[in-house]
Amino acid sequence: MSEPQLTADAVDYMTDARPIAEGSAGPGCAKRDPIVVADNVSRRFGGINAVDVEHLEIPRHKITALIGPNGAGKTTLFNLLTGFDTPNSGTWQFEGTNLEGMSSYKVARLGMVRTFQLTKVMGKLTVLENMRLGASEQPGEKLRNALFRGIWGKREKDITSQAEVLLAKFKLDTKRDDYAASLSGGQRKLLEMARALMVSPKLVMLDEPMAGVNPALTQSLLDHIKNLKAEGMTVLFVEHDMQMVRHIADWVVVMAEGRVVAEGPPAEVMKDQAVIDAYLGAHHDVDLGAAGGVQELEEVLAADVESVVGTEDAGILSEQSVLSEDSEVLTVEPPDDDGEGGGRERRSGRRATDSPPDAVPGVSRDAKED
Ligand SMILES: Nc1ncnc2c1ncn2[C@@H]1O[C@H](COP(=O)(O)OP(=O)(O)OP(=O)(O)O)[C@@H](O)[C@H]1O
Repeated sequence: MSEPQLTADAVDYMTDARPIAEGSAGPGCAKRDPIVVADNVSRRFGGINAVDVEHLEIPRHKITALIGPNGAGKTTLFNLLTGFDTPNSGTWQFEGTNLEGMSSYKVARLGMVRTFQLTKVMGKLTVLENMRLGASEQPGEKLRNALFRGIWGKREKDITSQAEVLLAKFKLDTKRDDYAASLSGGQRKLLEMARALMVSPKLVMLDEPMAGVNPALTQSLLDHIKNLKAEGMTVLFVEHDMQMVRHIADWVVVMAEGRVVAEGPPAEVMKDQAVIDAYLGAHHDVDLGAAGGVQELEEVLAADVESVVGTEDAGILSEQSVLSEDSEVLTVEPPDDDGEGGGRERRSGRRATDSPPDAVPGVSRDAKED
């Protein structure tokens, strides 16, 4: 596979200033060119309505951020749309194809792939083997391929060379023969993103791509996400860091208590009262969209010992946030050495002054950078 080049069309994706919504922005608003359309998708866990989305459209060729406080239903919605969970009700289409009841691997083959909050790379496989697993059609998967060695061998080579191109792009080529378990948290995120691209997807869904990523890799991850759009892909990502959302998102969808409570361009959404209510509770006076708004919010919340928004648990704030004294810190144990286990949450009362350098707000929802 050759390195994708920026075409005239691709440049258009980066500069296309046509309106994203058909009419005015707002919860469930129609898009000019939706790639995903969902209707009445709901999922209950016991008495909790984890997801209760009346109507949602994801705009094609754009970067959409899905934000909302902890427990808003973002990950559950990802799971439902990609076939990793089954809703209690609802229908949804990807490029006009109904996905109801479709298994996750078939959804991926259609071109809708996702990554996980806690990465799911296979620690006991090498980096290259992980990449090869991401390929849509494995040699030998079909009997005819197994019978015709020529076809099989050619496909093997194609998959390997496609993997090598992507590994080079994500600067993981020197790690190609290392076990994935030896990678840092950030490198695993990169590997998971690279592996998702093995099926040449049209829609890439990233669940907290920045969580647990060392600041040294943050810029690289941001660039990769922007490149996905430049290459014609649509991106939907869950993120808690508002700075990042403002930096790369074209459109923001806000969830609270399972519902979509606001939608629009980042600067507008962050001034929306429903968003401020969902995130801030009593702190209505701070404008997240204004320059310095987040900074102001950090200061307000740091001074408020009852607020959980300023702790890394709620995660709305960027890394520079200051923990209030005695803030409760949520950490997640790193995955087991096979990369599959771990992820157990552990709460501890920790004073801001005790925090180790890696226990910064906004990076707590995943394994820390090794
Ligand atoms: N498997 C499950 N069993 C029971 N309850 C669940 C399950 N998965 C999610 N929930 C509940 O559903 C609600 C939505 O959870 P979800 O993880 O989707 O929220 P989220 O917005 O992704 O939160 P976060 O930002 O913390 O990841 C929460 O109340 C959560 O406790």
